[in-house]
Amino acid sequence: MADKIPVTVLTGYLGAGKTTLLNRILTEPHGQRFAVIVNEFGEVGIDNDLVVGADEEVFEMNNGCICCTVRGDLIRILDGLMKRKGKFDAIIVETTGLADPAPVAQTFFMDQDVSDKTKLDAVVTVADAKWLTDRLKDAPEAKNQIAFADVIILNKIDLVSPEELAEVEGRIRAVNPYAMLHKAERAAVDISQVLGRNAFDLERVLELEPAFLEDDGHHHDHDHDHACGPDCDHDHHHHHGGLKHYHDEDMQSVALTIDGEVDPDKFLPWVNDLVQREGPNILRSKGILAFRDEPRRFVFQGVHMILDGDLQREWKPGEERRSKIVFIGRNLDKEAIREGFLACTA
Ligand SMILES: Nc1nc2c(ncn2[C@@H]2O[C@H](COP(=O)(O)OP(=O)(O)OP(=O)(O)O)[C@@H](O)[C@H]2O)c(=O)[nH]1
Repeated sequence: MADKIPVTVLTGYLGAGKTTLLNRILTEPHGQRFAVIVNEFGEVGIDNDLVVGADEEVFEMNNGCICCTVRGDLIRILDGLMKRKGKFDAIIVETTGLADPAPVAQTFFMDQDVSDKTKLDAVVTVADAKWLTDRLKDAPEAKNQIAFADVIILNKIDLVSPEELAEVEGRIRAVNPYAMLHKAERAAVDISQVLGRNAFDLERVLELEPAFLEDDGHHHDHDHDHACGPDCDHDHHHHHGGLKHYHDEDMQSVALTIDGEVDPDKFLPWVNDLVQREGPNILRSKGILAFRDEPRRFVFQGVHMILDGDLQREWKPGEERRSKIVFIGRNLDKEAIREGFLACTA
């Protein structure tokens, strides 16, 4: 029992601040070695490139949403990690913003090999103080992420008034009165509040989801294409241990790559204009770009119409200068976005 490796599952809706928190954990002088598993939405890996830290090993899972591929990729990666036990002290799993944390957490109880060697330490949910109130109304994933949390980081408090903060806190407490709650800006929390909590509470989860430990619930209530996108090869009839598995049907991702440079004078006006016009529909945008004649990588990301971008580290020798962008949202005009982006080619 004692030497089971603790696993922290990091969730939170799109753009809430999961990567910000992860980077904080990885850069703080904690003397621990982590293995990090990052699951992304969309076939172009970007989050992995945004995670700092030289020593950590980062494993990407791009072929679908973690809550769907949970019996496959996640177990395989964990099994692989277990074979190299001793090389790290803890595992952190960062899920996509659209993942349902329940089937992810379930893996640590249902799969024998995994549960023999690991223990779920806590489900940590990062919540966006500005947008969570809205998302609790329209995104069932956001609600599940709050409901399943052992620790909640209420992030981006700089963007709201004290009244709004009190409102969103009340909404969180209505869904989950038990979790530890920390308010933060840029996910600045003491990492001892996040890791090594020994907080995952099976009793409480069984109250929430009596079928949590049953493996044949067949309650999976949809079989349509969902947010994992056309490339997700999971079985939509697959059941997740009797848990209702929520996904937003009209959520899509558009991921595009140009095998080369883009012209900043074309790209910047185009992307700014796009998020201004489509901001309400675009939940998340990210990109890493090779600007013409620029030795550094331009990295941008945004939530709705707010974009954040700057020149970061230099392209490494031998690293391919490619430009990739990802948009996640509703009713996105993929073709128009594709044409617009390709027109920015340098
Ligand atoms: N104003 C403000 N911005 C923040 C704060 N924390 C993070 N951000 C910004 O919010 C954006 C999203 O942060 P990320 O950490 O990438 O969010 P995420 O949850 O990993 O996003 P996904 O992986 O796409 O779901 C970035 O542009 C951050 O710089 C905060 O406390 N205040």
